[in-house]
Amino acid sequence: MAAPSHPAAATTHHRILLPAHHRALVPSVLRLPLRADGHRGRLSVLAAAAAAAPAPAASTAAPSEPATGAVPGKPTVLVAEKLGAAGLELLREFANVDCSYGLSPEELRAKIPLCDALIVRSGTKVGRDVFEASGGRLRVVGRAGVGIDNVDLAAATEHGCLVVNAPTANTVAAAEHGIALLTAMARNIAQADASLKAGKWQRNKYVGVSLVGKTLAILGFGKVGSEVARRAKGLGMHVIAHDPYASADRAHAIGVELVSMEEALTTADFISLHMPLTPATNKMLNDETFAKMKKGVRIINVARGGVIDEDALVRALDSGIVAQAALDVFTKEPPAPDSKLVLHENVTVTPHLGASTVEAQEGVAIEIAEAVIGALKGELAASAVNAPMVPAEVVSELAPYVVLAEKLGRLAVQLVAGGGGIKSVKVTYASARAPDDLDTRLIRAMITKGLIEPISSVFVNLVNADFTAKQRGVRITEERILLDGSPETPLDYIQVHIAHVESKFPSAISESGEITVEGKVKDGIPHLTKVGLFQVDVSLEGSLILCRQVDQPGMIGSVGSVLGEENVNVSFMSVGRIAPRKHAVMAIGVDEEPSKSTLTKIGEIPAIEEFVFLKL
Ligand SMILES: NC(=O)C1=CN([C@@H]2O[C@H](COP(=O)(O)OP(=O)(O)OC[C@H]3O[C@@H](n4cnc5c(N)ncnc54)[C@H](O)[C@@H]3O)[C@@H](O)[C@H]2O)C=CC1
Ligand SMILES: O=C(O)C(=O)COP(=O)(O)O
Repeated sequence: MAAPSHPAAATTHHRILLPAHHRALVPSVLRLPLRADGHRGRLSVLAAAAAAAPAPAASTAAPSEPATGAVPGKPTVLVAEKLGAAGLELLREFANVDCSYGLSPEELRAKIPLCDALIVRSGTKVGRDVFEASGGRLRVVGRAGVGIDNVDLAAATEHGCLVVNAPTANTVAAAEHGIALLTAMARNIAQADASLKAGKWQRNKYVGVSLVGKTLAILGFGKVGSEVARRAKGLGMHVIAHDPYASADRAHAIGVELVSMEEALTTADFISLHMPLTPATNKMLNDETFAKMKKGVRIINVARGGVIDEDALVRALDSGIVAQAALDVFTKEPPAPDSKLVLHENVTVTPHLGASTVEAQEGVAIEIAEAVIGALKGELAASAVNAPMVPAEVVSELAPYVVLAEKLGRLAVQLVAGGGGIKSVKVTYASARAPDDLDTRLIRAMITKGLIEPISSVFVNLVNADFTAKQRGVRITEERILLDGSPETPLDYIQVHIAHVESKFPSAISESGEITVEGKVKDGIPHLTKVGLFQVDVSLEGSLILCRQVDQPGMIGSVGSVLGEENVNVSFMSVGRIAPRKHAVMAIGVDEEPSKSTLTKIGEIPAIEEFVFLKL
């Protein structure tokens, strides 16, 4: 059977793919590397992540073997709920795909340590236990749909696991289902159908209500809510909406007035729910809000069961405040067979079918497969739920700066002496661009990675950088210096300052008493341009030796010949001084790591007052 055509199949290409030369530069904070165990990736870093992860939750089942026929070297994707064929095909081209539907929580925990990615719909709870059980291997959770209330985002973030969803492909299906429930409820379709099939002919009992001219209040004016609004306007309804975050212009453009929650509740004949389930929306409709509604109001819910206090809804139905309700979603799915709400004669129900059209499921499957594959390849997913979404052009433009940022962080932390720990880091960005025109999230994440990875076993990526810094008590503040001139390049220089610490290389302490390093991108290559008060210029490749010496002739030669004797290749050398014949800092880039004895020999050169070897 030919796959049904769907707009998503033809047009969904939100992935961020960097140009080849920049992909080579893009560091692992942006990449979500595949694991070893036969998968390409950075074993050491991921092993470190595993070590850093909390102990796996006790699991009753033993880890199962990978799917039979698994190709070594490919990542493993566990598909835990039914996914459209086109999406599965895409996944199989790239990964070993294990379709195991209906796993118990124990079975899921047992399988997860063998999986790089997990794809679910609304029926699988991906809680903290799942991330803990994964032992650090799980890099991506794909939610084949919109609502991510079944995924513990905080736990995913803490474990550096990216969560992506498929936010667009089922919008129309959900909106159509909302309209189907609205019209079916108003005309008692389900009840009349059951009655006729039971041999009755009850024309008087099933007199309905008209929709034309009635007020429909949409709570949650996002993608689904606005599609419902368009369709309801076509039915001749007066549509209002409440959404604290929606733009009035967008509402106005489709002839919808944004109103307060109070107005929506008190004036609507029909109320349709389209907000996500969050702590703020949990039980948003409750005894108090039902009491404000017009008597005889009708409620439609294709959002999430939890946004309604279901016991309160039963009370409101019994008292006649709510004449009817049409529900696709329930607090507990499936609901108990004796649920008063489900069995209520004025309630029309469907078993969470909002997204269940052939077209939507094909679209969602393709959308999520592309997002998961992209994430496993190291691209930034546009549908990332727990990581900043950065436009492709920005990622591409900032690529050399994010490399610089990680190296500056790595360098700065290696200059810290003593065990007091780092508490306060300030990052200074000097740019001719207006602050709004410079997205520093990637750069900040990379500096965090550079600062934290050398001193811990935590694997830091874009997903968990801010969390990791906070968890370690490192406060990272940012400062912008607005430069004159044309903002052709995003940044002129970046400085990393670490306050309230001593340095192994006291010359790295600037006037403000902080360890300060500064870097620039020159011809696409990151350079160190300042250490403390000393201007240097050394490309940040390989490793680095910093020496402070009395500024006198022959110093470059002395150090160079010690390194030469040991066959350590010098890639770059630069001397920065404050005044002639006083003190100078020499920065020497080396391709190989010098032996201890070589470093000792450098330290023994009489004019050298202090020196440090730094791995980049
Ligand atoms: N029954 C089903 O099969 C389906 C259900 N859904 C549900 O519908 C929800 C909405 O989906 P989309 O429209 O795609 O998401 P969306 O993110 O485009 O829209 C959600 C809207 O809710 C608004 N909102 C957040 N808090 C609110 C509050 N306290 N009061 C009023 N509005 C609030 C947001 O500002 C946003 O505009 C999803 O979160 C999901 O739970 C979505 C697809 C299928
Ligand atoms: O996309 C959503 O939020 C949905 O509720 C659809 O859920 P499903 O994928 O059909 O389990």
